[in-house]
Amino acid sequence: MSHTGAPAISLQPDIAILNRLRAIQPLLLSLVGLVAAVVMFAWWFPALGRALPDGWQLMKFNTALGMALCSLSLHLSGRGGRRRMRGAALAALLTVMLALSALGMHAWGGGLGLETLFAGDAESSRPGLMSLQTASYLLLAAVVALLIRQRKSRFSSLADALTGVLLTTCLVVLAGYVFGAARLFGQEAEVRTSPHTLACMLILAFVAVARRSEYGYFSVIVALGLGSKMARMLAPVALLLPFLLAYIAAHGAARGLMASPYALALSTTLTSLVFFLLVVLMARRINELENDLRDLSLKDELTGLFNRRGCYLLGEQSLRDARRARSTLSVLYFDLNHLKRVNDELGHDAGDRLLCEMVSVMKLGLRANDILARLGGDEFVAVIRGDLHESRRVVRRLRETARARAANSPLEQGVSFSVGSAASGEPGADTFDGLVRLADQRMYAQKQAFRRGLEPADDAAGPGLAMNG
Ligand SMILES: Nc1nc2c(ncn2[C@@H]2O[C@H](COP(=O)(O)OP(=O)(O)OP(=O)(O)O)[C@@H](O)[C@H]2O)c(=O)[nH]1
Repeated sequence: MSHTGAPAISLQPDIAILNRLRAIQPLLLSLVGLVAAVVMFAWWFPALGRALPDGWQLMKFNTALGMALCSLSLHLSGRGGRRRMRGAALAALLTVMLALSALGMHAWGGGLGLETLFAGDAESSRPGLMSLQTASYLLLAAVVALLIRQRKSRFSSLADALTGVLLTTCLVVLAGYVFGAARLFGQEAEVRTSPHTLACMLILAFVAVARRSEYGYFSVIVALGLGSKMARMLAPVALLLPFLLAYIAAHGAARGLMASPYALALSTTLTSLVFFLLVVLMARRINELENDLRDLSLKDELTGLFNRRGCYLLGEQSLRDARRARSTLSVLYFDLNHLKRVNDELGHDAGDRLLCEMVSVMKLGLRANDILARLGGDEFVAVIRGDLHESRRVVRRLRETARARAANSPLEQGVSFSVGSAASGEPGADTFDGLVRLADQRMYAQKQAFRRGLEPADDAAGPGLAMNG
């Protein structure tokens, strides 16, 4: 949270993504409703069943009803209204009862009497009974649907945790399906999850995650921050790529293209490699971000020089180094002349150009390892190795450079500034801040003289220097 109490900008949701997710949900839920309705009608009307592709019967009537109710519940809870919310809760509760009934039947051979509402598949070992994994999934999905709009408190965390478990269940069932592990959850092969049931499961889990991203922990997926953008980009890769690689390996082995241990070794190596690349990618991006943040906090945007914070950070370190090396450090404090006039008469852009021209003059006249900073407005600082004689030489060089480059300045006579300098070891310059203050005072004295129309010689009036071009 920022000090204003509002969430930091990077944690705020990306409205465009939220809107896209909201727009797609009714479509997806209708698709689940349609599949469920077709299957339910096919159980009722055998003629319709015969017209459907083989395998539709793998979705039991109760499963189809549970999916339809779950999708209805998520649909109704999507938007306001107490009546809609009551309808959503009722649909979710009915799903809970259907699922509990089936689970009871699997666990101890007796349910709530709802476990086989339409047992048209008499030849199956358990006619009309949904599989254990489907019943577990529907129970979870229904509870998530009941809690889907929880914003605060423990219930919001519970809703997020259960959504995570729901997603995990989907992945387990998907893995069971892709790799033919029909006995996952201890099931017989004939009560395995059908592709259309799996599709409905994945869609409902996706909608649950999308909905939770508006309220709880999953909001990280839709936030504006760079981390969220990265998550949106990498999550599909992280979730699906291991499946794809393992699937290719398993099928390669099944078709005799490669012995099974080799296929396993290859897919594991590729998966490790891909995840390693993802980690490297993330590390690079985070480092770049850290660099940008450091630049933002230590540098001045207009000129690219260090700002006050950067100047003090490096200046204090340089002063410590200079003391250890028994050398002298000097600070030159510059104040541009006429910036206000240039702003007023020629515009703010011309004022900015004058500031940038000052930076060019400083860069040309100073060494690459000198510290250059803009403390704010039209005030600049240079931290150099050397005493006050060296400072004077630097100022003379800068003045010449400024005159030589007059054509680049919005002012006819070129960039013009007042400057004061102070060297370590002088009284009152024990600390870096002391050095800056002393140089500033001397600059100010010279500025006053300049305003009175005086033009002091480089070494007149002690260490303070002023020049106007
Ligand atoms: N264009 C521009 N102007 C700025 C920027 N930062 C501060 N200023 C303006 O710079 C002016 C600085 O004020 P002064 O120090 O009185 O300006 P000056 O004309 O140089 O006055 P003297 O120092 O007496 O010569 C103010 O008008 C500020 O609004 C900036 O980033 N760009």
